[in-house]
Amino acid sequence: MTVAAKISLGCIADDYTGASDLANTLTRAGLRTVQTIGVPADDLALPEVDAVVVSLKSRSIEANLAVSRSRAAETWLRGRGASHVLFKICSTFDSTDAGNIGPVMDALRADCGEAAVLVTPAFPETGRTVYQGNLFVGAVPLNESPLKDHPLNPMHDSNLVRVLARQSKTQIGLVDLATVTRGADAVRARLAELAGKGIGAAIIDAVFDRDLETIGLVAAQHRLSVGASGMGLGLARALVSTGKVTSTAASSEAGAAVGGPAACLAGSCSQATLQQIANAERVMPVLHLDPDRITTGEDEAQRALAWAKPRLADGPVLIASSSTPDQVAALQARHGRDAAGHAIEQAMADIAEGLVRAGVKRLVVAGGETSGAVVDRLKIPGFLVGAEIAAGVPVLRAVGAEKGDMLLALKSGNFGGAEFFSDALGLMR
Ligand SMILES: Nc1ncnc2c1ncn2[C@@H]1O[C@H](COP(=O)(O)OP(=O)(O)O)[C@@H](O)[C@H]1O
Ligand SMILES: O=C(O)[C@@H](O)C(=O)COP(=O)(O)O
Repeated sequence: MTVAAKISLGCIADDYTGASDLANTLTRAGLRTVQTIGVPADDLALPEVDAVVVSLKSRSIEANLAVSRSRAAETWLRGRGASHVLFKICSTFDSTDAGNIGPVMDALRADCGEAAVLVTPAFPETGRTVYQGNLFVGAVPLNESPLKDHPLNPMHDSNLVRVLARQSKTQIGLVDLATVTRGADAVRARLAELAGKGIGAAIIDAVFDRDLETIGLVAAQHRLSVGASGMGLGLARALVSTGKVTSTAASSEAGAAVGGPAACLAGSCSQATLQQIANAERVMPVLHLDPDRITTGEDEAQRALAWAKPRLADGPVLIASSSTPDQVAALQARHGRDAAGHAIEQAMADIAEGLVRAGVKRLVVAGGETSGAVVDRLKIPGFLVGAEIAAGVPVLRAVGAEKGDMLLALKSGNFGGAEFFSDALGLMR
């Protein structure tokens, strides 16, 4: 990859929607940013940038694989001059007691020799705030939010000091909001105190963007941080305010129209996506896949493509596997959680491949794992960031893709307004 100058910020994202969310935040804060899929090949030509977000699909894989892939990404980023690396996790801390946030953090920390790592999933713009180490999603604690029903990593504990301690080899401390409110020096002092006690990482409270700005000023002087887009916001603002980044991100190339047929795929079963699908039924044809047939090996993808192709000339279509929490639990009881998730993701990838072969140039995908499967199948090596559709979801322009110019939107299941699918297509011309 051609990154002429040294990059100011290196990021490793544990899924593709999370990566585009972060790339969006960094771009809006003024950093010229590119999102790559995996560690880029040497011959991938990309523009000069301030930040690179390497997207991995490592959130729900075995912890040791997540560690080795994250380490490879870190080596690449440090090799391009990144003195700070942000490990981007989900703003709802999606993980299980087996990992992968703790194991990856431990490995990256050991590699760069960081004494104590700051960790926060706070992202106030999307309602994720952290107080006394407890994560809130909107008005409710994480364990009472829809994340308690996530198909792959249901979240049952809102206390992140406890959650991370179950995953990590180091002790986990807390930097509370009172300390953050006193400013960067107070945070530095607290972090030094924790490090002095041998505590290797701390959940840090944040409720407003100004808290993240304070956190960013401290984190930017360290080698490693762990967080969601809010941590990215803090770091980006620190890099700009201290003059380490002087560019202004604005990629007109990322916004240019591509035309051609459009389609949407939904594999997220989140409450927000279920509502968005219901609303889309009013404005575009919607096909609901049969998850049982997919999991038992029937060719639902061919049925979906036969349904979609004749409709594409008339406007966008939406194909969804999404079900309610009760239906998801019943399917998983019949077939197993991982087998069901994997089969459905692969069916979505088959459908995406068929749609692109049929000429689709604009594709909206809802769901992090689903987006990972689709983007991998389409063999897209990277993205430039275009207009913001909703908080955390930009229009993406594929770079270096075999199929040429394409626009995509990769939506985290929980993000976006009620009319997300039409909002997205409205900006993807
Ligand atoms: N009807 C269904 N029943 C069970 N699992 C499903 C169903 N539809 C999709 N899935 C799986 O649920 C997971 C959703 O995760 P993901 O795509 O990351 O969405 P989100 O962004 O909401 O986390 C995927 O593994 C997907 O294949
Ligand atoms: O931080 C976030 O919430 C998102 O960027 C994210 O990672 C979402 O993951 P999925 O819900 O699995 O798409």
